[in-house]
This record gives sequence, C-alpha cells and structure tokens, in this order.
Amino acid sequence: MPPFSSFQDEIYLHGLLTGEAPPFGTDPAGLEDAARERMSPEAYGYVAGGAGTGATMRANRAAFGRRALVPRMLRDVGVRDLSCTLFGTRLPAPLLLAPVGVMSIVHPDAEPAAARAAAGLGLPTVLSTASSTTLEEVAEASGDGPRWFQLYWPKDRDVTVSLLQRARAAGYTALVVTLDTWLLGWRPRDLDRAHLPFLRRIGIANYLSDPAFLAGLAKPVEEDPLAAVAHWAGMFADPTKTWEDLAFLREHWDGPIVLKGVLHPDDARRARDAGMDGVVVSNHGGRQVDGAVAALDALPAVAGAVGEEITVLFDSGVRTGSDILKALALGARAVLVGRPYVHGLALGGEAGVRHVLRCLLAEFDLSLALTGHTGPTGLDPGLLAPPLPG
Ligand SMILES: Cc1cc2nc3c(=O)[nH]c(=O)nc-3n(C[C@H](O)[C@H](O)[C@H](O)COP(=O)(O)O)c2cc1C
Ligand SMILES: O=C(O)C(=O)c1ccccc1
Repeated sequence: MPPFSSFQDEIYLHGLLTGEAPPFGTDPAGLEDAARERMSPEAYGYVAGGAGTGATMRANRAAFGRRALVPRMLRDVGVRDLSCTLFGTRLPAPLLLAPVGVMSIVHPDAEPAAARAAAGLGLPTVLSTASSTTLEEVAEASGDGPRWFQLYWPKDRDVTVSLLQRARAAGYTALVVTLDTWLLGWRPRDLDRAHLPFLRRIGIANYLSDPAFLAGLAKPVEEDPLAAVAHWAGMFADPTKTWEDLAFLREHWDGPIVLKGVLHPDDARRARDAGMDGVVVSNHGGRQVDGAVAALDALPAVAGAVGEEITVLFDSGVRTGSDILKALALGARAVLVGRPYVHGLALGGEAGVRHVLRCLLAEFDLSLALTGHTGPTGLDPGLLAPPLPG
C-alpha cells in the first residue's frame, strides 16, 4: 500500500528543494480556471453546471465554510496511517473517484485515464454506467486496482441483469445505485446550449456494447443511430421504482450495494432495512434539485441514524483535504470527489488526475496531523467548532 504520509514530501519538498513547481497548480480554484480554458464551453458548462440557479451547488460549499476545525496540540502525530476498511477491503485512504459519465467530452483518454490514476494510488474508481468507454475497457485500465460499478438502473430487466453480470465478470466488487437521477435535473447551462453529450452518443458505450440492449433495437446502430439514442433515452431510468424494487438488485448482485443520493435519515433507515450495505449522502454535486439541502448538512442525521449499522459515504462539494476531514468528523467513513478530478483530467489526462488526487491526499494528511490526529478512524464532531450561523 503506498505510504501516503510521504505525499507532502513528494509534492512540496521536492519542489522546494529543486525549485521546480509541481506540474499543475495546487489550488483547486486555480485548477478549475486552468481546466476551463482547456475545455469547450459546452463541456465546461456540462461539468460545472448545477441545477436551476445553482443554489444547492453553492450551499454544498457554504456548508463546508460554516464548519471550522479546532486543532489539538501535543498529541504525537509523527506517524500517520491514512488507510481505512470499506466492505472488508483495506484502502490506502478514505477517498474514491465519484462516478462521472461522458468523460471523453473533457479529454480523449476519458475514464480509463482516471481509472489508471486511481489504481496507481490504490484508490477505488466508481465507474459510471454512462461512461464514454465500456466497463470492460475501464476494468482493464484499472488492472489490480479496486473498482466499483455505479448503476443507472434501466427500465429493462434484461439490460439491468446484463449490466450487472458484465460488471461482476469484469471485477467490479461493489454496486453503487444512483437514486437521485431517474430524470435529469433542470440545468440551464445545458438547456441554453442545447447540449447533452449522450444525445450525440457520448456516454452510452455500455449500452451500445450490451447484447440485451442491442436486442431491443429494430435496426443495427450504424443504420439508425438516432433510433439507438432514442431507445437508450426511453430505457435509461425508471422513475416508478420504489423501495420494494431493491429486492431485485439484492437478488442479482452478490456484493455490497450502496445507495447514492440519500439525504434523509428515514431513507437511510429504509436502505438498511432493505438489506443495503451503505449509502452515499449526496445531492449529485448540486446538479439535480435546485434548493436541495447541502449534502454536508444532511450528513450528521444520516450518520446518526444508520452509521453504526451500514457504511455511510459522502460526496458533493469536497474540494480540499480539510473538507475530507470535516466530512469524516461528521460521520462519513470515506468521501467521493467528482469535479476536481475531472478538472485534472481536462488539464493533463491520467497525470492530471493523479496530481489532483495526490494533492487531496497530501492536504488531508497534513490536516490530520496539524489538528492532532494520526488517521481517519475515530474522528468525531468534537473536532469541529459549533457551526457558524448562515
Ligand atoms: C460531469 C458530471 C457527470 C456525472 N455523472 C454521474 C453519473 O454518471 N452517475 C452518478 O451517479 N453521478 C454522476 N455525477 C455526480 C457525481 O458522482 C458526484 O455525486 C458529484 O460530482 C459530487 O459532487 P462534486 O462534483 O462537488 O465533488 C456526475 C457529476 C458530474 C460533475
Ligand atoms: O450529468 C450527470 O450528473 C449525470 O449523472 C449523468 C446522467 C446521465 C448520463 C450521464 C451523466
């Protein structure tokens, strides 16, 4: 397992000793600005965009801003161990790549590059159903690296079962089922540019390579590509699903199942009661419901309700190592990041993603040490000052 406590040395001391700056910037906002210049306006709009007025996206960041760490002194933090265990697997740090579809719009190396960067650090990739490359190609790119599969649960049972079988066969161990995107949110940036990548067949590679999906087409894709997209749009998701339907997934997936997009403690209890193994407290990075609660504000109640029984993960708004610390202190066992690594991908492919992940880990390591902690386990809200109003 890579010794993550050496990240500080690698990134900062190397630069300070040699006078060489890191290959990319280390400030997340600066990285986003630089990435923006490398992306088409449509791609940047798609990645950066939030639902509606962007209120929830801003709330996600504001919720981190309202919480403050209270460092503790003289606690021997000379040796740190960032590792954690999720579903029986030891991971080098409590950090995962959130599922992000259609990555080829930001860089031709797309999901395989991100998966290689994550695997090189031993961090799990959560691959989106809507990836621009097939799940088998991404599995190959991640080699021995841990990988989970995110399911956009299709209407069609045969396609669902086929995707699950393929994911299992390709070595994905956990299933992340996204519950907050049966319908795509109201996203003015995409609407105004009439830009949705999947309508240009980007992000549907897993369907176009799926025998059960192809069996539902009247004509081969090459003969009628628009019909293939229309068929995809019609079966992509099923907003009639209810808690009872989860039994179907439990039956067809024998590994851990995690529900992504849970924000209410009662929904977390229902997940537990349905035999699910975990939840991701998430509002999809503010991309779905404008005005939805900030994910960080929803975390303590969910962790309080089920955190002892199932695994509580978190995403939406994590930008720095100290953000990771705050989410763990509020009850998350690990966090996922979305947009930050997409910015890295846009800037430098695999190397850019690796850079972003290493910066997050280095700053997380420093934040742990400087607040008086040697690892991610056992952190609690005592690490935080009472939340500031507003
Ligand atoms: C461009 C983009 C595409 C996304 N695609 C998916 C997806 O295919 N499946 C999914 O469950 N979540 C998807 N998400 C949501 C992320 O998994 C994650 O919840 C979100 O990005 C976290 O917020 P953050 O970007 O502030 O870190 C996407 C997010 C972005 C920015
Ligand atoms: O854009 C998204 O947030 C997202 O989750 C998605 C949905 C469908 C296809 C690709 C990405």
